[in-house]
Amino acid sequence: MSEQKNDLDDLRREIDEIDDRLQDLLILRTDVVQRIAAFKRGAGGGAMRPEREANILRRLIGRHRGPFPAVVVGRIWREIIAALTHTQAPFAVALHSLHRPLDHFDLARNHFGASRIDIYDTPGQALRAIAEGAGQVVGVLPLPAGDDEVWWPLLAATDAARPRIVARLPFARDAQAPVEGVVVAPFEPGASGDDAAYLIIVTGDGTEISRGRLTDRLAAAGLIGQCIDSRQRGGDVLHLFEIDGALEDHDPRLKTLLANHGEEILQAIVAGGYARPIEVRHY
Ligand SMILES: O=C(O)C(=O)C[C@]1(C(=O)O)C=C[C@@H](O)C=C1
Repeated sequence: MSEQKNDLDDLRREIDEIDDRLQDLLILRTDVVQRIAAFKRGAGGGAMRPEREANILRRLIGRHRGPFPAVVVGRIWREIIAALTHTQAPFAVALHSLHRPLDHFDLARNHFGASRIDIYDTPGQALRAIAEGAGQVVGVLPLPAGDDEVWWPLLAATDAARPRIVARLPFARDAQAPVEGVVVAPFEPGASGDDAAYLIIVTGDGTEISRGRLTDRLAAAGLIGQCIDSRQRGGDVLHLFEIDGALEDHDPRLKTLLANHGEEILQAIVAGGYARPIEVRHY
């Protein structure tokens, strides 16, 4: 009995040592992030880099082994990354979801850890908070063109600081994830190497053009994707396309598209994009 007790005490001492090491490593990681922050301040741009965050999780979940659940590895690193983003530049999360507010709240909490989450009654209010938040507000909204309200036409602005989609949630997704959503932020997302982009194509009232023809026009310009929703806005029609790969505002393919089809296509507005999520098994 007392031998067993000794074994148990030894094992718990071992756990304490491991916990100390984990915590020391967290402190060390925090120091390195402060050095990264100094670099980034010199180069301009904000603290949050969704494409880098995606690749950290892809790499760690890819190398994971043993009975500790990979989905929890994802949650732990999300907490670490969110906390270390706050150490560089504090931010709040503007959340809006009409139909599944609790599920979307979970998405926001799981992705942004202990961040403050403010709930907005309408998507317009959430987007305004992001646009007017001086880089200190990001949003979580339902997937554009999902079952929730139609809010994506609000992304059809053109100023450089406009809110855009920068990530898709949950990033490390298990089969039990009840909803998906997106992160909206006032900066252009970078490319992670495995991405999709949202592109809003504006056509004029008088121009009758089918989604199929539009999809072909885009493909001819090198933009491969599909139209996932279309909405009337005043005299115009807005079409939301999901495109393979990352897309920047100044992508030459957009110039080609407008040069070849300027009569039919009035505007091509990049509404952001996301690193493609990865699948993980639940417990
Ligand atoms: O690599 C960076 O740019 C960091 O700021 C570090 C870090 C991280 O914790 O690893 C934190 C925030 C960024 O969104 C991405 C990654």
